[in-house]
Amino acid sequence: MKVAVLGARGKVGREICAGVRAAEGMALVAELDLGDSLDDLVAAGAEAIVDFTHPDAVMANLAFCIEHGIDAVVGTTGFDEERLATLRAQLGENPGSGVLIAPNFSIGAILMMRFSAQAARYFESVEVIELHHPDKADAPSGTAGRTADLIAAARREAGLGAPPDATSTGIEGARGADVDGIKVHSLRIRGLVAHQEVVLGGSGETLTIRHDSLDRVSFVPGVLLGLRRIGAAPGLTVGLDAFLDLD
Ligand SMILES: NC(=O)C1=CN([C@@H]2O[C@H](COP(=O)(O)OP(=O)(O)OC[C@H]3O[C@@H](n4cnc5c(N)ncnc54)[C@H](OP(=O)(O)O)[C@@H]3O)[C@@H](O)[C@H]2O)C=CC1
Ligand SMILES: O=C(O)C1=N[C@H](C(=O)O)C[C@H](O)C1
Repeated sequence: MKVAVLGARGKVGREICAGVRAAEGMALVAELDLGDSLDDLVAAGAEAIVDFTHPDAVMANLAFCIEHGIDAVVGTTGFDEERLATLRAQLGENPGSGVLIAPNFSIGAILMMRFSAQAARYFESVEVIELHHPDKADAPSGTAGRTADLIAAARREAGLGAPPDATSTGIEGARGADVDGIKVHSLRIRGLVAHQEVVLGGSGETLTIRHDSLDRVSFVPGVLLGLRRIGAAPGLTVGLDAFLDLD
């Protein structure tokens, strides 16, 4: 499989390039970064791309790939329902491509999200704390947004209302961001990579579910799995769970 990496000089892109070079059955045919032309993908004969660029850049990259029948495995964050709808429409007009959007490619983070959704129905309180390096462009993280959505859906299904919170006065922002009714707190700390805690609480007990990406190599196996599976998955896939046998 001929693979190109977009964002190849970035923190994650560098690790993905190394992973693709070492992977059996894959050839790294192009390494693009800011300022390079997307036409290089066609010239290199890329069959699939991996995108770890920037939320402001990724939609144009994907429009080009979909138009040219190139599959895409996307780690870049910033996908809301409006962006996903745009991609579905573009893929509907060009059914030759597959696009996988995954807010987190590490297996530990995927399990952390799943365990959090499983636990959510049993606890009155729940909040999400995500901790990242201070060079991160977006807050809250894509992973935290997805976790909050999954927890909110599980609580709705279980008939739970809003988590209890008597706060009526104080400094704006002190209680974090509201994502689908779930509080999310974003820390930006030099020395960290990517970490998240989900803190749940009920009568006389708490449960904390924590995941730590200590090194960006944690994202590589998931991306390689996505590349191996995307050719047989036309259209839009959200979350690497779709390609994992977790049940
Ligand atoms: N899904 C997942 O598992 C993970 C997702 N991410 C996400 O991936 C994205 C990248 O993260 P990270 O590697 O830390 O960021 P970096 O800033 O280290 O890397 C991004 C790279 O992309 C380059 N770039 C920017 N715009 C373009 C463009 N239009 N075309 C090609 N290259 C471009 C940047 O260049 P320059 O520096 O010159 O601007 C930079 O080299 C973020 O959205 C992050 O949240 C990160 C880790 C895991
Ligand atoms: O920017 C990062 O570093 C990360 N971004 C992704 C996110 O926003 O969830 C995945 C991981 O948390 C690392």
